[in-house]
Amino acid sequence: LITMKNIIREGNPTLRARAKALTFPLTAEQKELGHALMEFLENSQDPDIAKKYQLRAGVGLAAPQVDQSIRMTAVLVPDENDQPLFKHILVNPTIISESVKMAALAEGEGCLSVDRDVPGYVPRHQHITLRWYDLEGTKHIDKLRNYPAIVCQHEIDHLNGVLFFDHINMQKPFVTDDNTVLIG
Ligand SMILES: O=C(O)C[C@@H](Cc1ccccc1)[C@H](O)SCc1ccccc1
Ligand code: NI
Repeated sequence: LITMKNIIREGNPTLRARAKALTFPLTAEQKELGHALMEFLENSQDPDIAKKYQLRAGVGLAAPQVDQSIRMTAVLVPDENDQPLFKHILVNPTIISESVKMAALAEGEGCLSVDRDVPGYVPRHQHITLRWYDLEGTKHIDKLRNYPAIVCQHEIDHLNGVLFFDHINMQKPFVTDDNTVLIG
């Protein structure tokens, strides 16, 4: 069971490393890790379990955040009715195309590995085409936009040693004109 004590924080070099690509077939341990990452997200979004284990809510959790520098992340993005909008364990995810148009969460971003609030809009691509492999090695290609696209960009950043505040530019604040949108 992954809890907050398993999640490494800012300052741990693993968060700034480029994670290693996985080869198939995955080992049993790698598959177990994938399921454990998803289980954390499910637990963190359940008020009773989150309270019991003191979990911060999460819509994504990347393997480097539990000190495993491999290219695997779980994402569990709920819709407004708390139904899963995009729920997958992504292995070797790659953004194969991205829109010129940018978007940002209106409330900014946070991170389970960052124990401080960092204000500011985090500019992300509004639309992405994501290529990823599931735990069995089957290839998937998904076109995402808005919230699920933002979450996947935040998680793939973790596989490349990038943290959300690296994208915040206080000198050039993100403005909503025809080329940008705010979400949420
Ligand atoms: O640290 C993480 O990677 C998990 C983040 C993912 C995230 C994605 C996009 C924008 C912000 C954060 C956590 O989910 S942060 C907590 C959270 C929970 C619900 C909704 C938004 C953010
Ligand atoms: Ni994060």
